[in-house]
Amino acid sequence: MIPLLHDFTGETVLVFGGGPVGARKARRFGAEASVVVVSPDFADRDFGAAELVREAPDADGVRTWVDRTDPALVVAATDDAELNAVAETAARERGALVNRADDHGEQDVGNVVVPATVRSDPVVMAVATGGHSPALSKHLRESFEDQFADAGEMAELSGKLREELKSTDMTPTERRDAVRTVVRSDEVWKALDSGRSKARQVAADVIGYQMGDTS
Ligand SMILES: C[C@@]1(CC(=O)O)C2=NC(=C\c3[nH]c(c(CCC(=O)O)c3CC(=O)O)Cc3[nH]c(c(CC(=O)O)c3CCC(=O)O)/C=C3\N/C(=C\2)[C@@H](CCC(=O)O)[C@]3(C)CC(=O)O)/[C@H]1CCC(=O)O
Ligand SMILES: NC(=O)c1ccc[n+]([C@@H]2O[C@H](COP(=O)([O-])OP(=O)(O)OC[C@H]3O[C@@H](n4cnc5c(N)ncnc54)[C@H](O)[C@@H]3O)[C@@H](O)[C@H]2O)c1
Repeated sequence: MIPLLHDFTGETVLVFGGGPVGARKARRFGAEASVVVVSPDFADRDFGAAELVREAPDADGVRTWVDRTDPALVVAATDDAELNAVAETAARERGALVNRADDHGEQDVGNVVVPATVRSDPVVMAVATGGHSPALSKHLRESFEDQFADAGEMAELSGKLREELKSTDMTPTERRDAVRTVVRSDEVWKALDSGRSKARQVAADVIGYQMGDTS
């Protein structure tokens, strides 16, 4: 399986199953999409801003919900494997992506897997284990979290610097080396803790660049 990033803004994600797993997926996708969760009952968990529909659909009901909501993604997270299989087929017939929460490893062709995710916007890192050990995905995500705290700031700083350097007489190779030097510099990473303008100064210093006043 090959990881890709998908923008769910303006899309609907339809979740079947209101257990802890349905709740986790609802929170995850609710950060971007409108989420509808269909289930006869709901665990005492945070479902984010999802719309909760109290219903126990049969196979026809599942297809009706898929038609009605026209989702970009269907998450099959009930404890009923047969029903999850119906949701999978219905999603596929409508051209939607499908995530089977009760399946592992190499899911059926076209299915998507939800990775453990570390985020420091705009930077994102995703971990998966080919379904072998979701617990390991979670552990690795937790162990990267501290290290990732300033990654978003670093991305913004080095991105701006890259733009600025484009208007100098540096060659593309020199520019690439300069940006690489900045993102690898312990001094710049440390300076990120002291604020953006300090980090910008340190970044300019480590590559010997004369800053204009664009802050
Ligand atoms: C990463 C994460 C994302 C998320 O869901 O948000 C995620 N599972 C997480 C946690 C977790 N899941 C499970 C445990 C208990 C410990 C354990 O069994 O390991 C824990 C840990 C815990 O709860 O502490 C049990 C489990 N998971 C699946 C099955 C079905 C099966 O294996 O057949 C079963 C057995 C159910 C049973 O026994 O009945 C299936 C999938 N789970 C996946 C993702 C996909 C593969 C990702 C990969 O390749 O690693 C995949 C294939 C499908 C999917 O869901 O997309 C999230 C951590 C989020 C975070 O905190 O960062
Ligand atoms: N992907 C993962 O991370 C992960 C982790 C643990 C378990 N699982 C798997 O995912 C499934 C869900 O996990 P859980 O812990 O949330 O289970 P759960 O049993 O707590 O919740 C299942 C939910 O599905 C609902 N449901 C039952 N019939 C339904 C229907 N016809 N339509 C809609 N909803 C229906 C139930 O009422 C319940 O709310 C488990 O069966 C397990 O196989 C996946």
